[in-house]
Amino acid sequence: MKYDISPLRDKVKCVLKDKVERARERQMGYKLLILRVGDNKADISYENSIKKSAEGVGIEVEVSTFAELVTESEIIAEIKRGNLDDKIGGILLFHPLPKHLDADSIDSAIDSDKDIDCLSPSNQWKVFTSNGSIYPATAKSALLIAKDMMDLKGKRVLIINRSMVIGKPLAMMMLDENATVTIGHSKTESIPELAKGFDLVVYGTGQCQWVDESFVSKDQCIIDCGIAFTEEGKMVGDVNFDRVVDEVNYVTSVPGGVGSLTNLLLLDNMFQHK
Ligand SMILES: Nc1nc(=O)c2c([nH]1)NC[C@@H]1CN(c3ccc(C(=O)N[C@@H](CCC(=O)O)C(=O)O)cc3)C=[N+]21
Repeated sequence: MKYDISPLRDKVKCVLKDKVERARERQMGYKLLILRVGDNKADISYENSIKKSAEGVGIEVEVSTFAELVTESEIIAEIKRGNLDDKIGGILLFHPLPKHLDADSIDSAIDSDKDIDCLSPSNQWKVFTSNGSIYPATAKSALLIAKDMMDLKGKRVLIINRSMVIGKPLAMMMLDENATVTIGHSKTESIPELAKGFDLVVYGTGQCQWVDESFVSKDQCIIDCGIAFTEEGKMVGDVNFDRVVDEVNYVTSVPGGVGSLTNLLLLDNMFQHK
């Protein structure tokens, strides 16, 4: 059946509103600075939904955009400006970056107190040593949904994504919940047969609706972190939702699933450090 995200989303939104209110009283800076390179569709849809959620809870958003051919030092200069501005409480840099840029040195420039998507090495280190204070928003969204779907203790989880914003941190977070975790990717063989043996499968490749009923088993749950666009420009996930919805325990939709909680959790991370 379809996983209904609205109770969880309402709860997260309610807590967030309260945090914004308290930050306002304490006159703490909580403006969000977004850095976007190029005009990738997934980045832009994330940006738009962040703006909408931010407006709903009274958070101001500033977006700095760069051409695809930007240099590292131009981006780092903008990050440094954000680090020094007391009004700015959080900095989000969209990933992945174009290949010519050294993502590590750019991510490292973000002040760890303003790094709300857990891109800086010190915040990532904390996640990998089970001492996390903030977590990447998409991974956290998937974790909260998973915990709402089941008790993860002892469960077999397959994650088809190996990035530092989803798969790797999510694996660490799920290990902390005592799940048994496997990470797969584009080179993994026989995914349909493999996937059937898991209690939970998290997909996040960004390939258009490639997961159908041949990948699933009856008591399984599926979390779809994929963002792709059809030729008509419609946003879809990795999962062919209509073909699996009646074959599994729970499956999340795109839109209206992981992504619709991600933007709230990203904003929430602004208040997590303090
Ligand atoms: N450092 C980094 N962290 C990310 O988490 C990250 C990123 N870079 N780069 C781009 C992708 C894409 N992404 C989305 C998240 C939410 C929606 C979203 O809010 N979608 C809504 C509605 C969108 C609509 O209907 O237009 C939904 O799924 O219901 C979209 C896309 C995060 N990403």
